[in-house]
Amino acid sequence: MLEVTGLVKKYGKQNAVNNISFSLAGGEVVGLLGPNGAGKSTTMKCIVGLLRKNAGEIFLGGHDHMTVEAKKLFSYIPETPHVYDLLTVREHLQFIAQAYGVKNWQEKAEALMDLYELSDKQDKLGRDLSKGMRQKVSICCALLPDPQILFFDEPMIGLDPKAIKNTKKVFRDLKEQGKTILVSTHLIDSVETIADRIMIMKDGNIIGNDTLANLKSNFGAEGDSSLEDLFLELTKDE
Ligand SMILES: Nc1ncnc2c1ncn2[C@@H]1O[C@H](COP(=O)(O)OP(=O)(O)OP(=O)(O)O)[C@@H](O)[C@H]1O
Repeated sequence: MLEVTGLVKKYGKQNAVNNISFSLAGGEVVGLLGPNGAGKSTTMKCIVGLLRKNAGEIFLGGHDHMTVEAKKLFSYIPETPHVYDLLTVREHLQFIAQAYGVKNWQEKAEALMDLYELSDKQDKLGRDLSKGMRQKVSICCALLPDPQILFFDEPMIGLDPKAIKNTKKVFRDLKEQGKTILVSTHLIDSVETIADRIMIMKDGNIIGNDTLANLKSNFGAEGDSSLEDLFLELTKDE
């Protein structure tokens, strides 16, 4: 469903992403972990076409990632939510519904606003929303078109505990529906139980990419060690 080959992204002379290759099969849920500055957001932004890559190929569902066919397949939740100042919460959902041709969008939008406790804020303008509310709007907008692939960049940031719990449930539901998900997070426990595979980046490179069980055995971790222990061991500076 996603094929990334030889992806390089430089900012000036600095390599933020250093010739990485990986793929996600349909229905796979992959947790993307890494310390600050590892290159996670840059990788996602290159995949969704927000940043121009310096080298490499990216295919989504067999289509080059910059084609309309590829763009129809995915939603992206950026690490910093962008909302339109002069659209209300409801109008954001209406805009997405019209752009993606979502049928019965009102019903779906009501359910999403209900889940994220936005129903009583549906007439508030984007500019008047708190950071957490913007993040909730961003997640609702991403879920509304029911995409095959979802890219979540730090989705839990700014969310209150109830919304974090709901989002974990959303992940489980999406996985059950066979969606393909790449989620970057520092909240390791939020992906530990649902991720089929964990990908760990450091300094623009992928330093681990396997099931949790295989990562543990490859790196000689103790049987009862957590993903967090493994992550800290793998990413520690020499
Ligand atoms: N717009 C930019 N201009 C220059 N350098 C950048 C820019 N954005 C990111 N970088 C650099 O690229 C590298 C990778 O950053 P990136 O944001 O992809 O990391 P990340 O793994 O998502 O980090 P975090 O966990 O802090 O969000 C870092 O060294 C960062 O300083």
